[in-house]
Amino acid sequence: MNRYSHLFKVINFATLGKLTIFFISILTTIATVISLAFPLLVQKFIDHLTTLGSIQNNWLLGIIVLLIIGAIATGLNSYLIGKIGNRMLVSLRERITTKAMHLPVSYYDKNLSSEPVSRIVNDASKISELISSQFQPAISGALTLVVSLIILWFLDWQLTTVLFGSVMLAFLITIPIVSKLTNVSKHLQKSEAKFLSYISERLSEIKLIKACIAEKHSLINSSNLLAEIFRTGQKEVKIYSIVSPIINLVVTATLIVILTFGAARVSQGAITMGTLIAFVLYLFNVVSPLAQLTSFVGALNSASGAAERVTELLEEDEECLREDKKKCIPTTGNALELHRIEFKYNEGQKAITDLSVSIFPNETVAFVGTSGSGKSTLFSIILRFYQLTSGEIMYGGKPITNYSLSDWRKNISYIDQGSPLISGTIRENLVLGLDSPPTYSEILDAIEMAQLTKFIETLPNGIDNEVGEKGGRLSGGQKQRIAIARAILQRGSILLCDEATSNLDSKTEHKIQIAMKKVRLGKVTLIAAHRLSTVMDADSIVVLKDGQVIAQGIHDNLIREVPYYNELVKYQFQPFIKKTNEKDLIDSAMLEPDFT
Ligand SMILES: Nc1ncnc2c1ncn2[C@@H]1O[C@H](COP(=O)(O)OP(=O)(O)OP(=O)(O)O)[C@@H](O)[C@H]1O
Repeated sequence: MNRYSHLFKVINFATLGKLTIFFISILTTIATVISLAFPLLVQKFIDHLTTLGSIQNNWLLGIIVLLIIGAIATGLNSYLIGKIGNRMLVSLRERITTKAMHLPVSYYDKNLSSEPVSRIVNDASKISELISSQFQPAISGALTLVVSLIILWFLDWQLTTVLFGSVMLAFLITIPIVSKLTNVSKHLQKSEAKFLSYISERLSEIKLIKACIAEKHSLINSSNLLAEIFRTGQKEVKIYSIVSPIINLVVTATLIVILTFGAARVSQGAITMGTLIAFVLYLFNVVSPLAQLTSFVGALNSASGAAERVTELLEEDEECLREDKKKCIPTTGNALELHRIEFKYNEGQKAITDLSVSIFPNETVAFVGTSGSGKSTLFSIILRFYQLTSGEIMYGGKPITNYSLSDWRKNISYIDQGSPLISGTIRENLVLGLDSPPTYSEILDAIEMAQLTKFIETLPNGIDNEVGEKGGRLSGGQKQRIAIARAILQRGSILLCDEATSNLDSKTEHKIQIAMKKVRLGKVTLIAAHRLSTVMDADSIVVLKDGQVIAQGIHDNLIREVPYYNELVKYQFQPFIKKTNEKDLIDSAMLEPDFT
């Protein structure tokens, strides 16, 4: 694909406003025509002055009028071009942000989340910069150069031949050097993106870095990345510092040659003084676009590299979140049936193998198994973060792919294993993504069920207190309780609880479990947990091993009949096995701290 085709594609994506582009073309033409006509008027004015010794008012007026119109056209033009650059930036950033939001989870498994951020911040501004500060001067420069050369030819073809020779020489010297800029600027942008990814990831996990005393190591790595940027930047600086003096030298030499040769021709009477001055003024029209050539090529290369990365991202497959009218809307009170489902991440091993289970409304099924046995993966599949490798998941007798993705996810209340929060207030976290915001009393009910009331009362701003980045101002248990309250407010007919209470003390967990009985009414509930107290209440327990179901039943039967479950209970639910009967186990959950 052509080096610049990505750039055209990206510029096409942005909606720039046809009327504005039309005005810019008109104003550019006016400004260019004026700059071209100006030396001719000066020629007439000076020739009149030198031959007749008087000022010709018409020429002077013409010059003043042209200067004023030119200034207005240039000012208006730069305003409109600035506007178009801004619009381009916003429109591109909007498009990339939308794309980043709609990329599937599997994209983020393979790439750092800072990748799209780098496209949004750096690459979009490089492309818009080209439009706002380089494109118009380049187009009017090219136009001016060609027309000026033609006019110069008619003014004096001999002087023009000398000038043309100098221009060609400048091109021949600079083109190979400038083409080197392409590779250097590509390398520079890659290094900058790498640094941005590295530092934003490290800073987002600053607690980990400090706890592991990894500041020094992180700084060494970032210094290495910065040194790489410096080295590549220096290559770019070197190219510019070779090209600029060459161009300046050629321009000065050309000027001297033209003035010497021109003066000789004036003294021979071959041309007038006015023609020579007009020639020199047109000469500037020829050399100034040449002088801008290096910075234009640099910006063009930089923008086309940026456009290549932007198109790469924009062409990634996205989730079909957009509403599909033909698809049906899931209703409450249906069973969730998993038929012989299989799943593997990319080319890896199967994370789920031949799993079949049905969960009916009002039923709670718990999934237990050692770490890595596939519990969270199963929830991710139900949420349609990933596509099944084989098998089918049905809800209400229909494959879940028959429902639009957003409707399907609206139907699910999900408590993620890590209880992630976003920066903002507690209230913002509670109502995240809800179509119709809950009433204040509904929020208070959810907070109460999640055992958050007392904690929130201690906060100066109550539910409008900030939680910090990723909920950094809260404890693990507080974050988990906010996640529980959020799931309660989501009111989905399927409830997925992935280690929802793992960070809570046993007493709080017990209270929440009692409250959740009400929440689970009419819902299909799936629980994944490492704690016996969390799963014992379930109507059925599914024992997973390496992504496969090895047993299913109630706790008492599994304990008696399944040695693997017995072992799991013994080692995984260890603090509870000292007690012999179920009542003791529940009592212990209320009294003893949990150390699993
Ligand atoms: N995004 C991913 N990409 C590739 N492999 C993954 C991904 N997530 C999980 N896995 C792998 O899939 C398997 C099942 O992981 P999963 O997180 O479902 O286990 P789990 O039972 O929830 O574990 P835990 O109890 O520790 O949370 C593991 O072998 C894990 O390494």
